[in-house]
Amino acid sequence: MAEYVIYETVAVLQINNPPLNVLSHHVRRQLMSGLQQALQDTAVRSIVIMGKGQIFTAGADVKEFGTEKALSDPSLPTLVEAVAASNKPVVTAFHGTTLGGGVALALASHYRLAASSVKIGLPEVEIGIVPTCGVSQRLPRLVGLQTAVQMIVSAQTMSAQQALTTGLLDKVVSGDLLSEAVGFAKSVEVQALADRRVGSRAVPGADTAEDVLDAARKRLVRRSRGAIAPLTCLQAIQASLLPFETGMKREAELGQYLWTSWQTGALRYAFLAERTVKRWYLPGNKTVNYRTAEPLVINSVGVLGAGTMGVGITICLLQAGLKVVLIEANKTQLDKAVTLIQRSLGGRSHSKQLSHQAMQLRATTDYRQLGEVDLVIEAVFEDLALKRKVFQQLDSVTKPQAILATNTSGLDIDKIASATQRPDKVIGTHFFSPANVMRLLENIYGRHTSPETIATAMQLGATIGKVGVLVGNCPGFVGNRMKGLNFTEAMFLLEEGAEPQDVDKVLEEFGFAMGPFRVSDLAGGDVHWRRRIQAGLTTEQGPPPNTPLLYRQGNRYCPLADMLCMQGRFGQKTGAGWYRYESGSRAALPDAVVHRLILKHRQDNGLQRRNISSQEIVERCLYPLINEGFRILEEGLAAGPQDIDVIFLLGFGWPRHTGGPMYYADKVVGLGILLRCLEKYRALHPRSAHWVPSSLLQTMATQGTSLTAWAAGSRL
Ligand SMILES: CCCCCCCC/C=C\C/C=C/C(=O)SCCNC(=O)CCNC(=O)[C@H](O)C(C)(C)COP(=O)(O)OP(=O)(O)OC[C@H]1O[C@@H](n2cnc3c(N)ncnc32)[C@H](O)[C@@H]1OP(=O)(O)O
Repeated sequence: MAEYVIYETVAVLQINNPPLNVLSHHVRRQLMSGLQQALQDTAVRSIVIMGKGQIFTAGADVKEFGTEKALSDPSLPTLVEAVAASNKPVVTAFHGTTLGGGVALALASHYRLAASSVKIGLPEVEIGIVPTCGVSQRLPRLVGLQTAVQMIVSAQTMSAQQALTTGLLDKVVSGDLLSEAVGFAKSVEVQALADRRVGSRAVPGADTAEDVLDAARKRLVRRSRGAIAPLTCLQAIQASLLPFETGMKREAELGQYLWTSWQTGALRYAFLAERTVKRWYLPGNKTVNYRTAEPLVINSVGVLGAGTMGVGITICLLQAGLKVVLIEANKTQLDKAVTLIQRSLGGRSHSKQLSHQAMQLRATTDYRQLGEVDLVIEAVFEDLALKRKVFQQLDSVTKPQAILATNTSGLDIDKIASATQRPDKVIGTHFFSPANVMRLLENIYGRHTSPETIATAMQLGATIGKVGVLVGNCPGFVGNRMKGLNFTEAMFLLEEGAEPQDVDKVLEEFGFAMGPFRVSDLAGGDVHWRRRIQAGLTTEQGPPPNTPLLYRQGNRYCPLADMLCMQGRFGQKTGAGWYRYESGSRAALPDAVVHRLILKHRQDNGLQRRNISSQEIVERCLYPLINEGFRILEEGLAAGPQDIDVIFLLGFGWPRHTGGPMYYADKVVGLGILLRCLEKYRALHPRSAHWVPSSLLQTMATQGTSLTAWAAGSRL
C-alpha cells in the first residue's frame, strides 16, 4: 500500500509494499488517490514521494506483467504523467535501491533527493522492455544522451554521487531522509515550476547526438546477438531529440512493440526462474525441500587442489568473508595459487598489506590442517580413482560432522561417497570456470546425501553469490549431459559438409557468445579427449582395436576431435585446435590444416559433402540437447524446466532472450514441431540414439500440454 501523512504544508506519500515496494496495482491506486487528495487539499503546498523499509522501490511489479493488472487503471504511465502534471511541487526522495518505474516517478517529479547510499538503475532492457513512462524521453534531457544511453542500455546501477554529478539528483542527503525531504519540499513551495519540468527542456549536447548514437548502435549490433530490446531502447532514446510530445508517442510505439514481443516473456521467465530454483526440492520426494531441511552453519571451508578451479573457488569463498584452508601437495603450485588469490583480492605479497579477505586464507601442503573446517570442496584432477582416494583421506582427517563436497563435472557422486564412512555428508558442488565469475553452482545429491547436506550446499551457494541449482546424480549431471550432445552433432555436421566456422557463426547469430568449436578451443580439447579415453570410446593412438572408425558402442561417432588431439591440437593453449591462434592472440582464425583434415576424413570414409542450411545447424545442434532435457525431467533428475534453463543460462551462455532450452522449446519452437523434427532426423540418422524422442515430450506434444504450465503446477 501507499501511506498518506501531512507534515504542515507537505503531503508525504510513502510506498509500503514489502519487501521491495514494487509498484503493484494496489500501490499505484493508493499513490494516485494520495496525489489527488494532496492536489485538492488547499492546505497542502508541496508533495513528497518516498518509500518505507529497505528501499524506495524495485520498480514495476514484474509478476503482474502479462496479466490484466499490469495495465489496469491507474497504469504506471498514467500515474507518472499525473505526477508530471502536478501544479504543486513534487519531490521524490529515495533510498536503498531505486529501479525502473521508481526512476520514472522521480524523473516526472520537479525535484529529486536521495540518501547517500542509494543505487539507481534502469533494468528494463534485461527484461526485454523499453523504459517507458517517459524515462527514455526525460532522462536524456536531464543527464545528456551519453549517460542516458549508458544507463538504459547497460542496465548498470549508478551511485548517489554519480547521479548528483550527472544532474539526475538535485541533492544527496546524509541525515534522516523524511525530515530532509519535508524540509526541502517546504523550501521550494514558492518556486516556479515551469523550468522544473524535465519534459520542457532540450537534450543537452544535441550537436554531438548522432556520433553518440552511432557509436552505441555499432556496439549494440555487435553485442546484442538476436536480442531486440537493446537496439529498440536506443531508438527510443533517439526519439528524445524530437519535440517532447512526439518523442513520447514514439516511446509508446516502441514500448508496445517490445511489451508484446516473445522475448520479453522469455527474459521475464529467466528473471523469475533464477529465483524459483532457490526453492529447491527433491523431484522424487517433495517432502525434502528448502522449507523442511536446515542448513549447517559454515564458517570455514577447506579447498583441496590449487589448480584453476581451486583458486577460483577459494576467491569466491574469501570474498564472502569465509575462512579458507587451501591444500595443495605441490608447493610451487601452492605458492603460485596464493599469489593469484591475493592479487585478485587486492592484497599485496606482504601479510601486513593483505586485504582483510586475503588474511582469512591459510595455504598449506598438510592435509591435517583440515581438521577443524566445517566443509571441504575437493577440486583435484577429474579422475574417479583419484577422487575416491582423496575422499578416503578426507574422511580420516576432517571432523565427523564436516561436509565433503566434490567439484566433479560429471563423475558418479555415489561412487565417490562410498569411499567414505559418511556418504550422507557427501555432495557434488559443480562450479563453472572461471569459478569466481560464473554465477552457477550445480549441486548434485547422491543416493545417501542427507537433506541437511543439501540445504548446506544450497545455502553456501547463496552465501558466495551463486545461484545454486539442485540436480540428481547421472553421468555429466544435467549441464554436461545435455551439452555433450550439442558438440556431438556439431561434429557430424563437419562430416556432412560444414566447416567449424560455419557452425559457430550460426550459433553465435542465434545468440551464443561463442559457437561450440570456439568453446572447445577455449576449454581445451584434451579435457573431453581424456574423458572419451576413460569411457573406452577412443585411445591415445586412435580407435580401440576392432572398432569401426565411425561407430562406437552402438552409436554413430565422429573421430575428428580425437584426430586433432592426437596431433597435440588442444585449442588456444597450444595455439591450434579447431582454429589456429597467432601468438598471444585469442582470435580464432580458420585453419587450412583443419579444412584439409575434414576433407580427407570425408574422402577416406565416402562421406558426401552437401550444403547445410542455418536452420538445420540450429536444429541439429540444439534439439538433441533439448530432448535430453525432457529425459532428465522424465527421470526425475531436475525438479522442473526452470532448473535446466537456469543451468544453461548461467553455466553455458545460452542466450537469455530465448529463456533457456526448455522455455525455447515450449514457447518458441512448440513441442509439436520439436517432436516432428526429432522424428525426421531420427529417420535420417538411425544410428544416433539422441534423436529418439523422450516419452515425456511425446506425451506433452500429443496432448498439447505446455511444459511451463505443467511445471508451474508441480513447483513448491
Ligand atoms: C502499452 C504500451 C506498453 C507499456 C506498458 C507500460 C507498463 C509499465 C512498464 C514499464 C515501466 C517500468 C518498468 C519497470 O519498472 S520494470 C521492473 C524493473 N525492476 C526490476 O527489474 C527489478 C529487478 N529486481 C532486482 O534486480 C532485485 O530483485 C533487487 C536488486 C531489487 C533486490 O534483490 P534481492 O534483494 O536479491 O531480492 P530478490 O531478487 O531475491 O527478490 C526478492 C523477491 O522479490 C521479487 N521481485 C524483485 N523485483 C521484483 C519486481 N520488480 N517485481 C516483482 N517482484 C520482484 C523476486 O522475484 C523475489 O521474489 P520470489 O521470486 O518470490 O522469490
